[in-house]
Amino acid sequence: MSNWKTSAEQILTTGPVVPVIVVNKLEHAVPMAKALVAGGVRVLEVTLRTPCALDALKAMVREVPEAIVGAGTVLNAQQLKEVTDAGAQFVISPGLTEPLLRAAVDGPVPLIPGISTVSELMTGLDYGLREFKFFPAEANGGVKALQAIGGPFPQVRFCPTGGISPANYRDYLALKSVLCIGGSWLVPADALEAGDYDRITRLAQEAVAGAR
Ligand SMILES: O=C(O)C(=O)C[C@H](O)[C@H](O)COP(=O)(O)O
Repeated sequence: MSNWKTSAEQILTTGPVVPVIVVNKLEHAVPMAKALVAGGVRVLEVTLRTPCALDALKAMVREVPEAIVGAGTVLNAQQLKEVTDAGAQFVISPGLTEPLLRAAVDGPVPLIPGISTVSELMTGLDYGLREFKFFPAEANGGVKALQAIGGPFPQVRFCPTGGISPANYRDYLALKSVLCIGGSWLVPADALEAGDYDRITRLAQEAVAGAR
């Protein structure tokens, strides 16, 4: 972590809503990122779920400097290297493995790994991490589970993700242990397909306003 250009805490406190983005077409990447920034959302997670994800990440880093662009769905050390070479400013994984943690603590940018159990959290703590994604948040017991898991670890902070929506995100943000939340609802696939970037800006504005 001594080489990290910024801290995980710094990334997560810039939230408070982090869109989990699936880019199917490269040409959507830059206007989508600009639309989110226009709506007040700067921390963007591009998932490695589509063939153009790395190129989308690169384009967003290059052309939307106001955004803080990270990579999601990073599963191993190889992908960690690919995304950091591509300019990712932070990395998020759905879960954690020791090889990924080892690579990340020596890497250039913060890793925010997913946990869904106390034992995974303790493994992350062994590597010196203090910030985690709680995934899948709703399916794993939601706000109550997160409160219970976080109880013995007052120093730990979370970004719950998975099943979070405009209807429940404030309940998570109300927890002291929660710095931000992640959700895919901010970038609907049909809005991208239709080129309706104004809708993406509106969704971002609404989410930011509701989080205050
Ligand atoms: O791709 C990843 O790395 C993930 O960890 C999965 C995402 O965090 C969830 O898919 C969030 O999705 P929603 O529940 O639709 O908001």
